[in-house]
This record gives sequence, C-alpha cells and structure tokens, in this order.
Amino acid sequence: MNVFYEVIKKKKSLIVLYILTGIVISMLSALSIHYFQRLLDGFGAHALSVSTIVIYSLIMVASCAVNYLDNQPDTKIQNFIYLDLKLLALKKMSTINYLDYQKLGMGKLVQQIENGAAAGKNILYGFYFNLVRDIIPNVILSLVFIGMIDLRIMMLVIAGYVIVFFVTNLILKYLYKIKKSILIHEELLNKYLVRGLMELVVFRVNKRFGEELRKSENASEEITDAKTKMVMIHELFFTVFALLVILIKIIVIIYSFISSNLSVGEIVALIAFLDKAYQPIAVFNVLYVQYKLDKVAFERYMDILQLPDDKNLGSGESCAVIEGDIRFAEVDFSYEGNEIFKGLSFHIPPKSTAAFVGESGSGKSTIIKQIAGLIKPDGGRIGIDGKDLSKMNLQSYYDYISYTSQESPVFDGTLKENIVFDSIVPEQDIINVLERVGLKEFYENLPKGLDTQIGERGVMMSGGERQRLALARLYFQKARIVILDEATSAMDNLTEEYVMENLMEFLKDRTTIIVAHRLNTVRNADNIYVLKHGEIAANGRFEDLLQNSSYFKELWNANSHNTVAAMYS
Ligand SMILES: Nc1ncnc2c1ncn2[C@@H]1O[C@H](COP(=O)(O)OP(=O)(O)OP(=O)(O)O)[C@@H](O)[C@H]1O
Repeated sequence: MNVFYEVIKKKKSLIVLYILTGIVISMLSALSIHYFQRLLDGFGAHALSVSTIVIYSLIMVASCAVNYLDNQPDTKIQNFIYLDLKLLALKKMSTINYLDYQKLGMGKLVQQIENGAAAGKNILYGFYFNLVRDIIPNVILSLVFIGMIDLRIMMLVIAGYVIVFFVTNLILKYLYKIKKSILIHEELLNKYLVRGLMELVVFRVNKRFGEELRKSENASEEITDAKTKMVMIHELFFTVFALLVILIKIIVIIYSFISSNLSVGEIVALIAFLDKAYQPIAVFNVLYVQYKLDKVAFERYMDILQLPDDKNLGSGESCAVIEGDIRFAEVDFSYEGNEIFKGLSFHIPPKSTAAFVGESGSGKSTIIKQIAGLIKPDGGRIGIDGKDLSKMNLQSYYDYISYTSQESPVFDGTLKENIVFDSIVPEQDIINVLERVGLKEFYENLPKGLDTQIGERGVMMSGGERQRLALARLYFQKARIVILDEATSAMDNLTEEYVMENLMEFLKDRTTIIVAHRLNTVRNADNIYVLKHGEIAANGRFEDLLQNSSYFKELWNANSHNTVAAMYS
C-alpha cells in the first residue's frame, strides 16, 4: 500500500534495525531452551560442562539486554506510524477538492481519521512487523529444534497449524460484520459529541440535548454490545486453541513414555518448544483477525485519502497578480444538478471595491469561492488580470489574495503573533493598527500588552473582537485581492462603520470584494451587485440602487434598523 510506503520511507534504517533486533531476540530465546535441555541432560548424566553453563548464562544475559534495548525502536515506531497517518490526513485536507470536502461531516471525519490511523498502526506495526520479526522466526526456529529432537512430532505440530487456520477463517466472516457496525456507531457517536460541544448554546436553549443524548446512548450501547461479542468470540477461540495445545502435549508425553527413547532434557525442551511453536500461531491468529478487521477501518480512512485533489493546486501556470482585475464571463454552475448560475457575467475593475448582497441562498458565497478558485465553473470563464483562472496554479495565485470570513480563528499564541505571525514588525505599527480596528482599548487592558496569550490558553475574545483581530492581520499582508466574507457581521453598527472606514482607506489601491447581509457595511462600495436566485438583479452605487432598484429597497427596508433609518431618510 502506497500510504504505508510513505510512512516507512522516512525511517528506513530504524525499521531495519527493529526487524533485526526481533530476529535476534527469537534466536536467543530458542538457543536458551536448547542449552537448558543440555543443562538438564548434563545434570542427569552427572557430566555438566563449564562451557554449557557459561554459554547458557551469556544467552540469558544477552537476551535481557536486547529485550531492554528493543523498547526504544519499538516505542518510536508505533508512535510515529500512528501520528504520521494522522498527519497524512491533514496533508490531504490541504489539497482536497473543495466540493468533496464539503460533503464530509466534521464529527464523523475526525473519528474516521482517528480509527483509520489506529488501524493503520495495527496493520503495519502490529501485524506486518510482528510477522516478520517475531512470528515467522519463532515458528521456524521452534520447528527446526523440534525436528532435531523428533521429526514425527514436528509433523504433528504442523498438522495442528492447519486445524487452527481452518477455525480462524470460520470466525472471521462473523467478526467482520460486527466490526463494521462498531465503526459506524463510533463515527455516529463522535458526530453527536462534536455537535454537542460546538452547538452548546443552541442545543441547551432549544432543548435538543435530550434527543442528542438518547441517540448517543443508543450508539454507545450498540458499540458496547458489539465489542463484548467480539471479545467473547476471540476468547472462545483461545480456549479451543489452549485445549488443542494441551492435547498435543499429552500425545507427546505419552508417545515419549511409550517409545522411551527421549531424555528428560529432551522432553522438557519439547514441551517448551511446543509452547514456542504454538504461542506465535495463537498470537498470529489474533493479529490476523485484528488485521482483517482493521482493514475495514483503514479502508474508510483510505476513502478520505483517495478523494480527488484540487488539480489546480499542484499544476497550472504560475502567475503574478499585479492589477487584481476580475471578470466573470458567462459562468454556469450547478451543485449536483441544482443550477445556481447560468451565464453569470460581471467585471470588477482593479483597485475597486465590489460588494455582493442579496437574500440567503442567492449565491454570494458560491461567487466568492469561485473567485478564490475553490469551486470551478461548469461553463464560461473566470479571468484574473485577463488570464483564465482554471489554468492558473492556485498556489501562486494565493500569494496575491486574502480571505477573511466571519468565523475568524484566534490561534493559540500572543496578541502580536495572532496579527503578524512570525514576521518582525515594529510594535508601534501593530499598536497603530489595533487603534484602526478599534482594539486599542482592548489591548490597553491586557496584562502583558502585545505579549498577552490569547485564544485557547489565554484571554477569551468576543465575536466582534475576534473579527477585528482578523481584520488587523490584513494591514500586514500584501494581497492584491482582498475578500471579506461577512467579516464584520458580529460588530455593532458604530464599530463596524469606524473599522470599515479605516480599512477601506487602507485598501484603496487593492481590489476588495465584500459579502454582507447588513447593507450598511457596503455603503461605500464602488459597485454593489444585488443577487437574486443566482442572477444579478441590479448593480450600482448604494444611493443609485436605493433610488432605482425596488428589490434593493426591499432588502434595505427588510431590516428593522434600516426600516427606521429609511423612515427618517
Ligand atoms: N455544497 C453544496 N451542495 C449543494 N448545494 C449547495 C452547497 N452549497 C450551497 N448550496 C446551495 O447553493 C445555493 C447558493 O448558496 P450560497 O452559499 O452561495 O448562498 P449565499 O447567498 O452565500 O447564502 P447565505 O447568505 O445564506 O450565506 C443555495 O441554494 C444553497 O443551498
């Protein structure tokens, strides 16, 4: 599997060392039984040699030392496999086709990645590595040493293996079904959990928690029952297996007694080797069953990794957006057959401010995502500085655009880091910007000023403060095209007016695109596009629209505040 190769290739030498150490441990273990047999026979015959005692002791000491040293690669390998698989999922998110990403539910996705990474670790580390460095060497060495004592007993042991494999395959089919049900219910449970954590206020006030808890309890009961069933089936297998080994041991003892051609040392060694020959097979069976079941979880993880990438992220023409000229020419777009735009055309000249307004669902966000190259048109053309966006390399395009949404993330770090990241900027410049976004007072009240920790581990910020923090970042970016998607939605009118006035002044030589529900936000835009069901119902400056577009007036009046404002205008 390609994904395993991706993980392994980073730590090739560590893995080779780990496999070799495993083989050495198996050899030392077999040799220790062999020399123990020689010790016993030496005792019995009163002919114990010093060299046997010395070699036996050295084997035991070496075995202790290698077992201890083995912990280091062992711990490293199992952790990095698990974590690397998680990182691969994050890497996938950085290139995944946006529309496919939208279809993935967040809670389920997190659990799918969690289960998949754990399953991948079990498959690679728990199954393949165990097989190569432990199970195969132990089985081969035990059979060789048993064969050296008696070939017929070796054949009996091999016959036992066939029975074990037969039984294992029988139970596997049944376990598959149970495992799939566990995974589905675990993903569901996680979905409810994430939803409950993220929507606490909505769920509490709307009294949704009761229903969510009921569904979660059902899922949790299904998981518990299915897991218990799986353990019981596994344990039944072990019990049958232990009985089989006991039976073979009794046959060997009776056979040795009747034929009376084996020494006490040989019988003790045979019993020990029988355990060594079967123990890895028991382990193998558990691992094999687990491997097959883990494949179910791993396939679900691979489904995510195999989702298509946005092809424009890795290929296409590199570009330099100098002007910031945006042109939609006859753009068509549908979401799975549901038509959103048909022949949509408009032009946003460089260094102008364009705004998109309109009722919910009219297509504003879809246009923004198309300008950002996330959603591709089905027909028509989007031109940036005259070049076809669908032929551009988005990685180079993203050097020139910035996107700020209403959900402004606050990162774990200081106020300064949250604004300029790791750039070196004079503190006074940051303080000046904080004033322009109306956060001066907020900053002045912070215990350590710009070095105060905010976000998860520090000061919590209100929705409006977070949005102003996100806007402060814009003052330190050099994007030619700036997208503000409901970026001031959580601010009060006065604050918004102050912040936007400063920001528009700062952005006057860039192309700025604003999406807003509150029409006040876009009052000063050069061109306002009024969208209705995916079409441009009207466009122009604010005052002109108010006079000439009945639909815009309707939108303006719809807001209670605006209604009052309109009465006095
Ligand atoms: N991923 C999707 N799959 C299917 N339909 C979608 C998807 N995203 C949006 N839509 C539909 O496309 C239409 C336009 O959605 P869009 O998000 O662009 O509207 P909007 O004007 O930004 O709405 P709002 O103001 O509520 O954010 C809506 O009818 C919406 O239901």
